[in-house]
Amino acid sequence: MDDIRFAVLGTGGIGRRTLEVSQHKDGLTAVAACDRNGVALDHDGLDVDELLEATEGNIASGPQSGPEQSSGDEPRDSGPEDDPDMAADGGTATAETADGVKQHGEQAGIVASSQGEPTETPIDDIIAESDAINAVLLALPNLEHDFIPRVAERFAEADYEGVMIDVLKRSRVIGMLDDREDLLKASGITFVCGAGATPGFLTGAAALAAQSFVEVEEVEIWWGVGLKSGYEDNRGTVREDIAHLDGYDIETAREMSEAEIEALIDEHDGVLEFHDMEHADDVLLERAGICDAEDVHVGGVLDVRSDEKPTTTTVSVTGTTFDGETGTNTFELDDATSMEANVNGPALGYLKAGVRNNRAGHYGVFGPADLMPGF
Ligand SMILES: NC(=O)c1ccc[n+]([C@@H]2O[C@H](COP(=O)([O-])OP(=O)(O)OC[C@H]3O[C@@H](n4cnc5c(N)ncnc54)[C@H](O)[C@@H]3O)[C@@H](O)[C@H]2O)c1
Repeated sequence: MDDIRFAVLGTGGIGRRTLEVSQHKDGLTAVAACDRNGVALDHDGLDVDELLEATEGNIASGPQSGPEQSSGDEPRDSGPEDDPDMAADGGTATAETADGVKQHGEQAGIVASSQGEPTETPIDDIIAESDAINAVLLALPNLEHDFIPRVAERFAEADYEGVMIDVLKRSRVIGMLDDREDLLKASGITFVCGAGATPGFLTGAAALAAQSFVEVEEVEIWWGVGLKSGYEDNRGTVREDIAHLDGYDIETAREMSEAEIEALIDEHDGVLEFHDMEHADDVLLERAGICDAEDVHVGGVLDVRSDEKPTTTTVSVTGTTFDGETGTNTFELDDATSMEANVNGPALGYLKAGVRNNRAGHYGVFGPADLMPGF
């Protein structure tokens, strides 16, 4: 575990912080990073500070998945979400948002770094170098459910041997990865899915809290995020969260303009509350044998106008012990810990757990609860 050479796909709000946090962890060397416009590669290690400075307030975010999606040169499943024209819904958007944050156009994102090279095929460019990469962290948008599974498929088809890890949120994506498990195993990929905060860190906490019980009745995950100073950098995540509100879904959220998102946020005075979210904590706990997916409930409160968390993030696991007692074990995050800390610290921790498994020859699809004590 002394040296893990890793790549980050997607250097938006999350991917940039992944690179930053990795500098505080032992044995991690970032050797490749890309966004929809470009790629930075250096097998001796990227200059992360330079890359972060160049992309500060200048991420190539947005709802669409970029030119590779519309090129038609990748394996595709059928279905309306996979329509390349639907995917390429705005690659030539405006240069600046109302707040002056550059999102698209020339020099947006990684190409603003002296290490970044423009490319039409950023992911393929990293796949071409993947023999020398031990782990790939996917911080890509998830507004098309099968985007991340299809990226995994492309690595497998190129015979990549190593770890892939995502921070996706939606329950239904896990099944799409499971459908590809044979292909991933044949290639030698250890895929760790849903390994951000929720799902991810909090799913793992629930798996640990469940160990007191022989029967788990309910898992309640309630998160609080205060995003004032991180709002500009996390518009991609906010857009995806909006898809969980009543009256919205992933298609409507993807089609919303920045102005429409601002208007919605204004209507709610900057505070959005979510209930019964489709977060993969449910299927990830079920596939680890801890409880039924229907007994897992995820909700939370997002405040984009304050850095204070609007509510404390908690995981409560209620169950019955072997000797007949009913109890609730609760795991609580300190309000001082930010969303970025709680996504990226655990994601890189799970990446290391993935590498341990990969080096031991354990291939296939693993959830965060599979990497905790068994139930
Ligand atoms: N599990 C969790 O706790 C958690 C928390 C926050 C965010 N997330 C997830 O993290 C993901 C990233 O969120 P974000 O806020 O960083 O989004 P973002 O929009 O800021 O960043 C996405 C990045 O992906 C790049 N990208 C898009 N299409 C691409 C393509 N075809 N090829 C290469 N790069 C491409 C963009 O250029 C951008 O750099 C989302 O899916 C979000 O749901 C998970």
